[in-house]
Amino acid sequence: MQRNMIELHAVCRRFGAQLAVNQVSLTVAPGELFGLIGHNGAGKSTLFKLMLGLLAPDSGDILLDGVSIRGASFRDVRRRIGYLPENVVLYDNLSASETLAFYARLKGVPLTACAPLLAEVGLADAAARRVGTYSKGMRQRLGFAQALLGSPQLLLLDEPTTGLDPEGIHDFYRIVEARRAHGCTVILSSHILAEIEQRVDRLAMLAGGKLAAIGSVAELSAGIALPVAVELVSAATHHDTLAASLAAAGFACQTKPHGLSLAIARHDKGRLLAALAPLAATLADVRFIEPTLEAVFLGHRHASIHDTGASA
Ligand SMILES: Nc1ncnc2c1ncn2[C@@H]1O[C@H](COP(=O)(O)OP(=O)(O)OP(=O)(O)O)[C@@H](O)[C@H]1O
Repeated sequence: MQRNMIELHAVCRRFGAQLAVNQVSLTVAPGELFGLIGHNGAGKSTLFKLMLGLLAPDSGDILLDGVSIRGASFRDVRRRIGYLPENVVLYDNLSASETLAFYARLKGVPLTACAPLLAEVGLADAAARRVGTYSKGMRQRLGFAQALLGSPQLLLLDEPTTGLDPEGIHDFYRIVEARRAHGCTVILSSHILAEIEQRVDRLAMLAGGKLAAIGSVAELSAGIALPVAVELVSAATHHDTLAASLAAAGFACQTKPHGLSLAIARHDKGRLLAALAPLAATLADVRFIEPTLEAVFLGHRHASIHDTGASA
């Protein structure tokens, strides 16, 4: 069996009375694109720092490519990791070329790698400009180039798309996919599920330092009985007739200014449409609104779903 690129075993980390990471266990397979999602303060950045060995866990263990962060040989593994911190520190008086050369020397990467990387992240034309004149998106691109130095085997990217415009986000994921094509494993965090849910292989949702859920989006959706909201748009003169027909079919609804709204089980969609068919002329629109996983897991749900991923 192929070795996991990352293994977390019941990892805990406190800051004073605050349990920032609470009994987190998960695995990430080589080559996987794995998302960490959670509100502000959920524990995402702390988890990255623990995986890098920058913070020590209070209990539990973390293995990267089979090597414990507590082990003597972890320094060698660290060299194969690219890290983009949430707030990348850049020196305003240096140009992008000088900045990247500085990080390249620190990492022992040949300086010839810098210009192609700046071109890859879309900064070739601004390479000689002082970083102090850069926009937030440009700074983020430069931070990403820094993380890519030395073609790391593992990329840990903390909120990598913060400050990027839609084109920047598109470019970012294109580069991530190119790296993955060469076998790189990528873990990235975000507090916006909508942005990453269609892009990652699997994701973990953190809430209050705990793992609220883990799996592919399809697995997470299938694992919970998500109700579907339905909006029936119609003129006020039809509301009573519609409500009575729905009640007769066993659907409770609420009257709203635009029409009626109700929540139904997914398997009841067909039955609802059948009940509405004779009343089609009274309806201006029928809207099905899918609940977001984010709302379910980060807002209302506290039970956990166990790791069902292939690599588990
Ligand atoms: N160095 C520290 N000292 C004290 N408390 C800390 C420290 N670092 C993190 N925390 C606390 O640990 C919890 C988790 O913080 P963390 O930065 O990991 O969350 P996050 O999910 O990355 O949030 P954000 O999306 O805002 O970056 C928070 O309550 C935070 O206040």
